[in-house]
Amino acid sequence: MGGRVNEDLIKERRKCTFDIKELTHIIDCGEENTIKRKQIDNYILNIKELWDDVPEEYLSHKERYENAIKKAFIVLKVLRQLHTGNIQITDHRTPTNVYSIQDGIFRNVNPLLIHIGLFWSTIAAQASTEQQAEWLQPDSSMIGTYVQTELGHGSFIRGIETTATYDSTTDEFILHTPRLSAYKWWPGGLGNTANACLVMAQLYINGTCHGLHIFLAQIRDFDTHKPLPGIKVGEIGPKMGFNTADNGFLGFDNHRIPRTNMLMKNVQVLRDGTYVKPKHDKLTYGSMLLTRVTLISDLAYQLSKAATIAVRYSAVRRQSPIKSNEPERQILDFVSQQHKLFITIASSHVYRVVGLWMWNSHKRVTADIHEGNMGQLPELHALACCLKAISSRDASALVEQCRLACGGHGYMMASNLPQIYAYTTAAVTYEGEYTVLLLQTARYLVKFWRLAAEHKPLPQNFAYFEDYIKKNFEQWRNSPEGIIEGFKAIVAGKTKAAYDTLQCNLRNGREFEEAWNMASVQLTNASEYSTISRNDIEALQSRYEELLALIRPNAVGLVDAFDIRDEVLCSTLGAYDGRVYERMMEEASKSPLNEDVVNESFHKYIRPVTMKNKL
Ligand SMILES: CCCCC/C=C\C/C=C\C/C=C\C/C=C\CCCC(=O)SCCNC(=O)CCNC(=O)[C@H](O)C(C)(C)COP(=O)(O)OP(=O)(O)OC[C@H]1O[C@@H](n2cnc3c(N)ncnc32)[C@H](O)[C@@H]1OP(=O)(O)O
Ligand SMILES: Cc1cc2nc3c(=O)[nH]c(=O)nc-3n(C[C@H](O)[C@H](O)[C@H](O)COP(=O)(O)OP(=O)(O)OC[C@H]3O[C@@H](n4cnc5c(N)ncnc54)[C@H](O)[C@@H]3O)c2cc1C
Repeated sequence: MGGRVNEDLIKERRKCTFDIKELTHIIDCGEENTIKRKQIDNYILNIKELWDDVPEEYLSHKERYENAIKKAFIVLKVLRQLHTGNIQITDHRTPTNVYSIQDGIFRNVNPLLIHIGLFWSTIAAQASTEQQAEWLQPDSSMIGTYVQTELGHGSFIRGIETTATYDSTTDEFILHTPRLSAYKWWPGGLGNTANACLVMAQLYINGTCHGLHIFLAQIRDFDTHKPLPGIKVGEIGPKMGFNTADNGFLGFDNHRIPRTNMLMKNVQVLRDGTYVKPKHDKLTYGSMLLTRVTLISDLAYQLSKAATIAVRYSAVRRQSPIKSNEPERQILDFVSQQHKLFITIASSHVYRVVGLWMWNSHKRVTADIHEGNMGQLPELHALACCLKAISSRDASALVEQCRLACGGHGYMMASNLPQIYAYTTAAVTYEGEYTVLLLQTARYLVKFWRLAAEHKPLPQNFAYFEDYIKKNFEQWRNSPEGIIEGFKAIVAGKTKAAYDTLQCNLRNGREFEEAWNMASVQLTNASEYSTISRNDIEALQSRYEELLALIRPNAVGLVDAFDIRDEVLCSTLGAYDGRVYERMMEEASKSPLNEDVVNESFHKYIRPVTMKNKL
């Protein structure tokens, strides 16, 4: 759509006091990465077959899937070319770079996301060298998914009921679904797309259960795509979002796979049925750990999209004068609006930085694990659980806040905010549900509190627990260091309170697990435990308001620096040129309900009623 840029946005961009490009380079971790990112964006977004004539919202569930799968294979081809260097761009700023522009292409989710993001990465991380050589071929016929959750169990994976029983007479595993609750349910791409999967099942050898292991199973014929004998597979139906992802169900009826299809890098079953234990029994959970880490960066990106849309719109939208004799103001001038939006910009930066830090930590810990050193795994797990939980919860709350900050127009699908919300809020549940993951981190913290309470030596990272016990905390200072100290005091105080409740429940004769459950609200909620006083809070509040005023002239510059193209934002409210009302009218004209001047239902249903008395 041609036309001039909105006057208010032009003025906002003139007001900006910093170099927008410089911030973009910081976000990209360097100018070189910005250049590469833009090359990838240009390359992919210029592929004409990826763009729709009819907006996604007007398609049926089936049409959406078929349209998405067409695009998914175009994107897959490009990803393979990037990977092999046939397209000369090889490096990306963060793990989510190539994934992120897909949001614009699918306006939903790539049905091959789990194939690309989880299936291959799990094989790369958990299959033996020989298995990788066989399965990780560039021309492989496999389209895979990651099949873990069952109808009856998602969070408590030790409760998974699918079995893999070793048959030493044929050197095979028999995969079996013993009852309805054991049906696999949810995996993305399983419904219609995948012909293979990595399935999590309880391993049985000679009647002994060795717990959860991962197996590669072919489920459809590579040529005809028909389900193999003994496989019952299908799609689970429409959801709040993720409607292009053909999430599926799967049941096995004594389905046989070769013994060598168990992922055997960390754990082995030998030909004679000997079980060789892994060095750490949670290595099988490694793919969940990695995905939790990558999700933090993705959620930061979703926040930057929502902030871009809502800030640009708030600069263009004028409603109500502040003084009655003045013209109507940009809604961005209302301090309450600034509070809603600037916090979203800030949170995006916070989770971007933390996501990158976690990505690098994961790389480091994985290299250690490779050398046989498992020492850092528990801390990484505790951090990943907590950060995945709070980043997804914050992101979905803030995306919704941005949507509400756009008033009625934020409710339009064409604003793209409802889709970003539906996508973001799913992350609170998948890959480990919010409360369940917080309780994993609580378990880790309580373990170290116990050491502190018993005056045993603590690792350096937990020295602040000891400080708290000895009341070594300094008086609150209104500074970044003071805020960090304050947070440490909160964590220590909260952990102490939860630990004390736990001990009290135990003294009253409860079993540990029951006592833990009774303390679980305390274990997941944070409260104020620092030395901060009422006056400090007032000082913080006024500093916060000063900062809002300082940020105000730079708000549009800050979101421009995220450098998200219009094709990816897909928003009538958030486009770079700010021609909001023109775009809204143009989108409305695409509604099928505007195709006929008089809809046929008028003749069928309305006229017979309204004209009844006149006939
Ligand atoms: C796919 C994307 C790929 C990436 C692409 C990049 C970007 C794309 C962007 C976005 C992606 C967008 C969309 C993706 C869409 C959908 C994907 C969804 C895929 C799924 O949705 S896929 C299913 C995930 N489903 C879960 O997420 C289940 C959650 N449920 C659990 O995860 C376990 O059930 C748990 C942990 C709650 C309990 O497990 P448990 O009962 O066996 O253990 P228990 O509590 O008894 O703890 C005993 C000891 O193990 C330690 N421990 C536990 N876990 C560990 C680990 N991982 N590492 C190291 N230590 C660990 C403990 O800390 C403790 O240690 P200690 O004893 O010392 O205290
Ligand atoms: C969009 C989407 C995509 C998905 N993709 C995949 C996929 O590709 N592959 C796959 O295998 N799975 C997938 N899943 C499944 C997902 O991983 C699970 O839904 C998730 O792990 C939560 O498990 P659940 O559904 O069993 O929730 P439940 O565990 O039944 O949770 C219900 C409630 O019980 C509470 N609860 C449960 N246990 C405890 C406890 N111990 N203490 C306190 N409270 C508790 C929870 O906090 C929650 O409030 C997907 C899910 C979604 C929504």
